[in-house]
Amino acid sequence: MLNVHNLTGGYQHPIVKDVSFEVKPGQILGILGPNGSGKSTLLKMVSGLLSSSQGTVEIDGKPIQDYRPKELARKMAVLPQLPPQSFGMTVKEAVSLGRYPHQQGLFSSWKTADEEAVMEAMQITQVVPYALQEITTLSGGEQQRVFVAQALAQQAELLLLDEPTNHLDIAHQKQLLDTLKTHVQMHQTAVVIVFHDINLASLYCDHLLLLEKGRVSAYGEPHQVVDKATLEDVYATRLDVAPHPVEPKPQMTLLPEDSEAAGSIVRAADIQVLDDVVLLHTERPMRVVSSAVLNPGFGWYRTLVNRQVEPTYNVNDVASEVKEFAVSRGWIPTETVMQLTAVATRGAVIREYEAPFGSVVILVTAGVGNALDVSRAHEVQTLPAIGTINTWILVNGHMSDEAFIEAMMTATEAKTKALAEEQVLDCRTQTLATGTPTDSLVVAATQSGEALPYGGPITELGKLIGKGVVDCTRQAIRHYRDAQREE
Ligand SMILES: Nc1ncnc2c1ncn2[C@@H]1O[C@H](COP(=O)(O)OP(=O)(O)OP(=O)(O)O)[C@@H](O)[C@H]1O
Repeated sequence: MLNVHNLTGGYQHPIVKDVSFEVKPGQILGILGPNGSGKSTLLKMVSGLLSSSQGTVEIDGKPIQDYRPKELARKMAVLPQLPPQSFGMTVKEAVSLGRYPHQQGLFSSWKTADEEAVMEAMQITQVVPYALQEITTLSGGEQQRVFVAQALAQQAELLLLDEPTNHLDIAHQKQLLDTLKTHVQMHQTAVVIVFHDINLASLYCDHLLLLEKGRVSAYGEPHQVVDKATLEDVYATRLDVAPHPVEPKPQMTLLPEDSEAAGSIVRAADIQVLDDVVLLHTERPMRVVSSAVLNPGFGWYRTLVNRQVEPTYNVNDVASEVKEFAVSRGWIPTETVMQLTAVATRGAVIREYEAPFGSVVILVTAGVGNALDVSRAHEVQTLPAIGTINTWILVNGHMSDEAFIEAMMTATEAKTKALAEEQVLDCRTQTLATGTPTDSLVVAATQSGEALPYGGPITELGKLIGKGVVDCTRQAIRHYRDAQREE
């Protein structure tokens, strides 16, 4: 639909240099780049507002300079970075201006189709309530939506939008881009949008073009452009790129310069063993990955809790119950990771292991009344007893994502080894148990000190986890068995 080849041009000096891209019907291209990199200049050249010194801009295979002005306006709608002031005009009148390319004489041939296009555009941008209000009485964000509506009302096959989400709050940014995306797919419109927000662009665009000093630095699908090294280079700032939690689109996060600040060291003595909880509070949040009931997955937390509940604990909404419990104890739920166990917290085994990189603290509470051979779990319909092995691995070091995941694998292998050493059997099959059906693991790191890229048994960290988890789990199983014998 839109083909741009080797476009060069600008003002007294060339600003845009040798830029090529294409946009097919139904696709959105996002243009990104630092301030002054030439995004708006490129959009002006594509729209024909600025002429180029070299290269071509073609719409449907025809150079834009070969289109008559009104014919071009029917093909292409433009939202400039600074829309013209519209003093004395109502919202509906301003949006109706978008129908100008479809009129024979000025407003003399207003048809049902024009009215419908204006109404649809006002609905998409949610400006219907202001239809009869004067534009200048609206807020900046509301005015911006009116100008987007004007461009949409034009019902052109190509939409060029310069920062359409400027001034909009997050809900209106999302609403505008969601509806724009649907509109674009329904009408097979080709769209070029200048963005400052890299994450919004990554979420909503099919392709991205990153400009650096007027030249193309990267061009492709979002995962090809939203790349740590590329963005750090072009924007000259520290940042990181991670996957969006729901969509397969990369998202960028800025890294403040003091993010490497030293954290305090976690010691075994910092863990409090109380009657119903094992508890650790840290001054600085730790990076945690866990299968806990409160705040599982990756996150940053200052309170770790292994909470003892009655063996009959059975609530419908565990997520709400554990949050309420946290609040009742004065812990902030968004800063707390909580595991549950029916095993006595007083039986917790806590040990500290020193290593050249720092140290690791390991905590285990174990109940094996419900021990299970995972290879025979498919044969079991009901769980005859409550029993859980909860493990904490607290690392004084700076772990990578890979190290966290390898640490979880190492800890799981070590737990299974401990059960074998203690000859724990699956009471249903009488085969060696590998765990219980509800085991839970927390790996937490201070993220200060030495970098720990890996956590497998070949590393110092993995070796400590292997030894520590076997030792602590065996001891915790013995505590559990002793307590059972006493009962
Ligand atoms: N009318 C003009 N006359 C001369 N130079 C201009 C004019 N408009 C822009 N420029 C220059 O062109 C360069 C690129 O500007 P442009 O507005 O295209 O950048 P941009 O990437 O859109 O920036 P921003 O992110 O700040 O909106 C800048 O150095 C700017 O000073």
